Amino acid sequence: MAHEALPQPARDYYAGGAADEITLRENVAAFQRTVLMPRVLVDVSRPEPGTTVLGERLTLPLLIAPTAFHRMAHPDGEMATARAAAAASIAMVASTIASCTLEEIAAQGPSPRWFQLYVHTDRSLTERLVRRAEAAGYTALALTVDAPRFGRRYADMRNHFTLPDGITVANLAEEGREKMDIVPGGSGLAQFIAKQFDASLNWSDFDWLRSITSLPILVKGVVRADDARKAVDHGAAGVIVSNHGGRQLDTAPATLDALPAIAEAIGHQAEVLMDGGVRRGTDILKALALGAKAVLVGRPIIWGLAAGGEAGVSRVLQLYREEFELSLILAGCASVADITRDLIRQRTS
Ligand SMILES: Cc1cc2nc3c(=O)[nH]c(=O)nc-3n(C[C@H](O)[C@H](O)[C@H](O)COP(=O)(O)O)c2cc1C
Ligand SMILES: CCCCC(=O)C(=O)O
Repeated sequence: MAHEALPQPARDYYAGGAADEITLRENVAAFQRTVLMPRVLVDVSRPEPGTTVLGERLTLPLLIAPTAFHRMAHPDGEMATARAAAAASIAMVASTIASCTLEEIAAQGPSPRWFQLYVHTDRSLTERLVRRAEAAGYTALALTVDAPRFGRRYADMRNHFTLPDGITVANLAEEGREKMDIVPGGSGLAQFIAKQFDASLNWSDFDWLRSITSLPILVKGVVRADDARKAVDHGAAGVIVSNHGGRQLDTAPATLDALPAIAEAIGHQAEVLMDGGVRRGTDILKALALGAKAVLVGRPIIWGLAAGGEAGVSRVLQLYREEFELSLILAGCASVADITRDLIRQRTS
């Protein structure tokens, strides 16, 4: 339904990945080739799907991933997404480059809310965003580190992707940086990012970010155990194992494949979350069995929004909830604490 509702440039932007889209496909394929080994004769009459991340209670080990420009999918944009999240008590991560402001998103109702941060070359601008997130009640930052430049997305280049009239990078309006150009022969978003984001970002900048806020910081976009280790050594509260939904470096590993080594390296002392290709309740179960505390979901939320606005997002969240609860029951798990590594069959290849 979403694919029918969306104009082609928006559809291609949301759906697409980088280059040959190998990582995009692998994220999903890794779940499909992972086999579950259910336990039997366990009392699963009262399944408990909730969990705790960063000390906050989540009703489901699933968060809405930060994705840009929800107003291209529906006029209410991120405000509709936030209302559905609040109604379902699901946590939402708001993007720096959302098409509604972080204050508008926060005003839609109470649910755990984190802010995803892109660091701009103008550090004072970055600091102002952090202050606004703190003031609006966001309880954690997700620092995205896999996008020093925009991935090479051929569909966006062919479509000369830019924001439709009336849609802006709303959080940057105060700074006069909310507009995107039309770039002949290329993606306006790629140019926007090359101009505004700081590709020099490194671990000392991470230390700077830590020094200006007391919010816990998760490093989003890690696929290597040594980077996860460094993140924790620099004081990160955890990492989000992610390849940006296959949109940045093509042929980076599927996140489900990258997850176990990272969980092993830091899972005992920091939060490990993952995203990329989570499409079924069984996928949540598999990610948790391989060491994630919770997963994030990107594109399916946008499809719900495009197909039915707030009600569409609610429906997507309801499907994940129903499927995950049933997965728990059928795998012989009474709660998330019972989701252990042995639920996954060891791969022979
Ligand atoms: C249309 C779109 C926009 C995105 N925008 C952002 C963003 O603004 N910030 C960010 O950290 N990640 C962004 N991401 C990456 C998502 O947070 C997440 O890592 C990815 O979508 C997860 O994969 P999935 O779509 O397969 O669930 C975006 C992804 C998509 C599909
Ligand atoms: C560098 C990426 C900016 C927007 C985004 O996150 C996406 O389109 O994937």
